[in-house]
This record gives sequence, structure tokens and C-alpha cells, in this order.
Amino acid sequence: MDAYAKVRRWARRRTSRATDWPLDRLVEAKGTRGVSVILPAKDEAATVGGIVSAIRTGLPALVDEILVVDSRSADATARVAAEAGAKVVHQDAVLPHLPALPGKGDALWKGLAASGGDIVVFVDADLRNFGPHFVSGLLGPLLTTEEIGFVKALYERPHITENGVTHPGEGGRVTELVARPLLNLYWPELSGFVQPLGGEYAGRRDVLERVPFVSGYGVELGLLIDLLGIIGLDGMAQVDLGDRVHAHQSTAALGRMAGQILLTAWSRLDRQGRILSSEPLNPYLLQYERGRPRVSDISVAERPPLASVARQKAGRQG
Ligand SMILES: O=c1ccn([C@@H]2O[C@H](COP(=O)(O)OP(=O)(O)O[C@H]3O[C@H](CO)[C@@H](O)[C@H](O)[C@H]3O)[C@@H](O)[C@H]2O)c(=O)[nH]1
Ligand SMILES: O=C(O)[C@H](O)COP(=O)(O)O
Repeated sequence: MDAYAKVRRWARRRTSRATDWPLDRLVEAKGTRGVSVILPAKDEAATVGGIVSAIRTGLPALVDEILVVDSRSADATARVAAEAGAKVVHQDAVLPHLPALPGKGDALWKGLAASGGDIVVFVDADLRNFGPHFVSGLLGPLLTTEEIGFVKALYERPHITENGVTHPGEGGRVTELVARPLLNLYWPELSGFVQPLGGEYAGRRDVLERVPFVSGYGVELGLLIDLLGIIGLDGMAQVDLGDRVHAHQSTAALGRMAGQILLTAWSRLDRQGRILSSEPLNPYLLQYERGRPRVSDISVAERPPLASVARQKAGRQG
């Protein structure tokens, strides 16, 4: 039996390219719906301004709100983003009655809470080759196909070394070494997503508010798995955006990211009743830096579906 027949059928039906979605068609399809673009940003002063400007000047008729969530930056991220024309909120200032949590997933969830669009696009703030097609491409299937509730980007990912040497197709190490094997093991229906960990995706607010957001780097894997349970594979699509160039993290940092992704997968297996956990998982990771041991806390917490949280406390305007 061909285990991937369903995935191939889905991929044929639900994969498109950014060039399939011309702007005039999208603006017409948008109608009166509001679109918010949310950028989680921790120390991204070097890139966030250019991305905000490109969205603001390139997609004035398509994007109603650009929101940068300053994720405890130590640099000028907030100022640069505001000067480029974004609305900026600090991660810990949104829903401040809740205990603060660190991490990208929490920044996204706070962005969802503080934004107002009917359709929400998430874009990483460290992209080096951003163009407006990142946003318009993701909006294409959502604005034109009622049954689609979530759209994920796919792209080619080079690995660029510190000396500037480019290795085409070698980016996405955690994707290839951890996420893809995990998905194929336990959720093979999701194996058609070419970039399951990519930070660029979009969804309908009413869909995104029905799923939890893992606080750290497990957020993308958690969303895919949880959305599969809510809207099914056919409610999801992917769009080819071409190439994506971003800032690479060290191997040790990617080890901690991989740990958070494994913890997220484990929590979903547990929730789905697919494992019997007799003792709590160890939330620490022991790594060796040039032979020297270093222990990191890689634990992840979770935010509940936003719909279950009092809306008036979200700090929304209007
Ligand atoms: O505590 C944090 C950490 C990161 N970020 C931002 O999140 C985005 C992506 O973070 P980054 O550290 O650059 O992640 P990558 O190494 O690029 O990891 C990839 O894989 C992760 C795990 O799935 C995804 O979350 C990322 O979007 C994806 O690009 C960037 O804008 C960061 O500034 C935050 O807002 N808060
Ligand atoms: O998605 C991933 O696998 C991580 O972001 C690592 O990507 P990189 O290997 O391109 O840095």
C-alpha cells in the first residue's frame, strides 16, 4: 500500500506558488475583511525595519495592520520597527494579568491577542531576503478558498556559513534531523508540508483562536498537529515563496530548539492518548561545549486557546 498517496493528492490540490496570486485578484477577494501581519522579534533591529517598510509600501491595499511583538529585545528593535511604520507591543505588556512566559510562541500568541485582523499572517523578523510576496502568497489561498483555514510557506533554504559561503538546500537542520522524521513517524498526514518549522504562515482568526500556542520553538509543530485535529488536512494549504534566507543559530542553540520540539511532540502524543507516560519528562538538556558540560532548561509551557481568555483584557484598540 502507498502510505503517501493521500499526502500526494493533498499536495497536488493544496500547493500553489506566490506567483499564482496577483495583487489585484487578492485585493478584490479581500472585500471588507481585515488583514494583520504579526512579526515576533527578539533583537532583530538589523532586519525588522526593512521588512515592515516592504509590507507597508508594497501592500497598502492588502494589509491593514503591521504589528511587531518586541520579545524582550536588548537592541533597538522596538524603535526601528516603530520608525518603519509598525505598531509595536512588548510581549509582556499584552494580557499583563497573566504570568509572563518567554519564547517565540508566546510572542505570536500575544500578537494574536493584540491584533484585530480577521486574517492573520505571521512572518519572522530575521529574514534577509524578504519581499511582499511572502505576505501576498500566504494570503492567496485564504482569501480565495473558503474551506482553507491555515496556510504555510514552503521555500528553498540555503545554509550560509559565517564566512559567507552559501550551501544551497542545506538550511533547516532541525527540520531535517528532527521535525520531518517525527512527523513521518507519528503524523504522516503532515509529511506533505515541505517546511513544517518555517516561521511564515497565515490563518483565519477564528481558527487560530481555537488552538493552544506552545510558548517556545515548539509552536510551529504544535500548531500543525493541533490544526490537523480541528480543520483537517484539507483545511490547510502551502504556498511556494521561492527562497528564504535568515540568520542561522549555533548548533548548540538548535539542540535546545530540537529539545523543545520533542517535548511538544510528546505532549501531543500524550494528549492524543498514544503514549503511557509513567513519570514526568526531564525538561533539561545536558550539552557539551568543547567538552565542557552545560545544562539548559528547555521546558515549554502553553497558552490556552485565545478564545477562552477574556477578550477585553487583550489590549485591543477599536
Ligand atoms: O524568544 C524569542 C525567540 C525568537 N523570536 C523571533 O522569532 C523569529 C524566529 O526565531 P529564530 O530564532 O530566528 O528561529 P530560527 O532559528 O529561524 O527557527 C526556525 O524554526 C523555529 C522552530 O520551529 C521557528 O519558530 C522559526 O520561525 C524558524 O525560522 C525571529 O523573528 C525571532 O526574533 C522571538 O520573538 N522570541
Ligand atoms: O528550521 C530549522 O530547521 C531551523 O530554523 C534551523 O535552520 P538552519 O539550519 O537553516 O539554521
